[in-house]
Amino acid sequence: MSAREPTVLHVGGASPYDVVVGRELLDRLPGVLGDGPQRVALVHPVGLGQLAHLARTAMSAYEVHLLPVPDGEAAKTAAVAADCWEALGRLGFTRSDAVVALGGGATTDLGGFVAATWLRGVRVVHVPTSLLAMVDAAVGGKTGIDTGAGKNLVGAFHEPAGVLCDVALLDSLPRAELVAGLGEVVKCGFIADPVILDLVEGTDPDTITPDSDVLRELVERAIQVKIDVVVDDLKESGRREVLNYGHTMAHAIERASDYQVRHGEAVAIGSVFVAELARVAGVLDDATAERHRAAFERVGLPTRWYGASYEELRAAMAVDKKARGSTLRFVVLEGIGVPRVLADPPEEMLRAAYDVMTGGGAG
Ligand SMILES: NC(=O)c1ccc[n+]([C@@H]2O[C@H](COP(=O)([O-])OP(=O)(O)OC[C@H]3O[C@@H](n4cnc5c(N)ncnc54)[C@H](O)[C@@H]3O)[C@@H](O)[C@H]2O)c1
Ligand SMILES: O=C(O)C(=O)C[C@@H](O)[C@H](O)[C@H](O)COP(=O)(O)O
Ligand SMILES: [Zn+2]
Repeated sequence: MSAREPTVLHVGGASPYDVVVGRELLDRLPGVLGDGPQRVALVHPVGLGQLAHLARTAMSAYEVHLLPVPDGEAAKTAAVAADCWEALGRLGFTRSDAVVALGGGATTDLGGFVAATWLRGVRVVHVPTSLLAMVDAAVGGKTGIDTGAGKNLVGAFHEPAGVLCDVALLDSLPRAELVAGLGEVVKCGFIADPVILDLVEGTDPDTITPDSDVLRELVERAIQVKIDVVVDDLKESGRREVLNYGHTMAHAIERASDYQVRHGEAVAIGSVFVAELARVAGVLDDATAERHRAAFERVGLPTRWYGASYEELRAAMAVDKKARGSTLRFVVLEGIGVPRVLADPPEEMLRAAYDVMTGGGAG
C-alpha cells in the first residue's frame, strides 16, 4: 500500500505541463485550471457520473457544466463531438474557458479533440480514470475520433494544461480494463524501459492492484517513457512512431472486431504480431520474440486473435498513419529498446506473422 507523496513528472517543450501521479488528487484541479477560466465543461462518460460530481465539487470556484458522453469507444465519433460543440455553443464558451476530460482514453481523446477544435483551441485538463489513459492517452497531446474509414483518422495534436493521474480512481475500474492498460505498460517495457519487463516478470500479476507500490512504479515508468519521446517529437515526424509499436495490427483488429477487442488487448496481440514479423524478417532474435508473448500473457492479455481474414486486416492496416502511399511501415525492434522501421515487408512475411497470430503457424 502506497502512502507516498504525489510524483510530479514534467513535460517540457513549447507548451509545458505537469503530469501528477498520486492519490486523492481532485482537489488539485483548481490549481491546474488557474484563475483564467470562468466556465468549465466537464466531459465524462455517462457511467462515471459519480466521479464527475466529485470533480465538480472540487471545482466549486468555477461555473461547471457536465457534458456526459457515451461510455468507451462509442464516444469517439463525429456525432458525439458535434453534440459537444453544440453544448459549448449554447454555453457561450469562450477562449478563456476550459474543458476537463474525466474518463478513460476514449473520453480524453474525445474531450481533447473537442478542446482542440472549439474556437481553434481552448485549454484542456485531463483526469484519466483508467490505467491506459493514465499511462498513455492523457499524456502527449494526441486527440481524435474514429470514422468509418478507420480508427483515430480524424484528430489534432493539442497538449493539455495538466494531467492528474489519481490512482485511487482505479479502485472502481473493472479488472479486465486494468489488465488492458498493462498492454501499453508492457509495450513501454519493450520499446524503452526493460525494468518494466523485469517488474512484470518478477511480480505475481494478482498483486498488481491500484493501491500497490508496483502499480505506482509501472505507471510512473510508462509515463516517463512517453514523456521522453513526446518532448523530442511532439508531432510524430520520426521518433514518436516508436509509441505506435504494435499499433498497425492493433488498430486493424479493433476496427475488424467493431471495437469489441479492447485497445490494450489489441496492442498486446499487435505487439506479438510485429515481434513475429521482425523475427521472420531476421531483425529480432527468437528469444526476444518469445519474451513478448510471455510478458503479455503473464499479465493476463491475449496474444492471438482469430476474428478476421488476412485480407481484411491487410486492408485495414493500409490506413495506418505511418504508411506512406501504398507502403506499409512497421515499427519493429532489433532488441529491447532498439527500435527501427521495417518498410514494405514482403507479403509472405506478413502472412507468416498472421498465421502465428491466429494459431495457424509454427510459433
Ligand atoms: N491519445 C493517445 O495518445 C492515446 C493513447 C493510447 C490510447 N488511446 C485511446 O484510448 C482509448 C482506450 O482507452 P481505455 O482503455 O481507457 O478505454 P475506455 O476509455 O473505453 O475505457 C474503458 C471502460 O472503462 C470505463 N472506466 C474508465 N475509468 C473507470 C473507472 N475509474 N471506474 C469504472 N469504469 C471506468 C469506461 O467508462 C469504459 O467503459 C482508445 O480509444 C485508444 O485509441 C489514445
Ligand atoms: O502517443 C502516441 O504517439 C502513440 O502512438 C500512443 C498509442 O498508444 C496510442 O494508441 C495512439 O492513440 C495511437 O495513435 P495513432 O496516431 O496511431 O492514431
Ligand atoms: Zn495505444
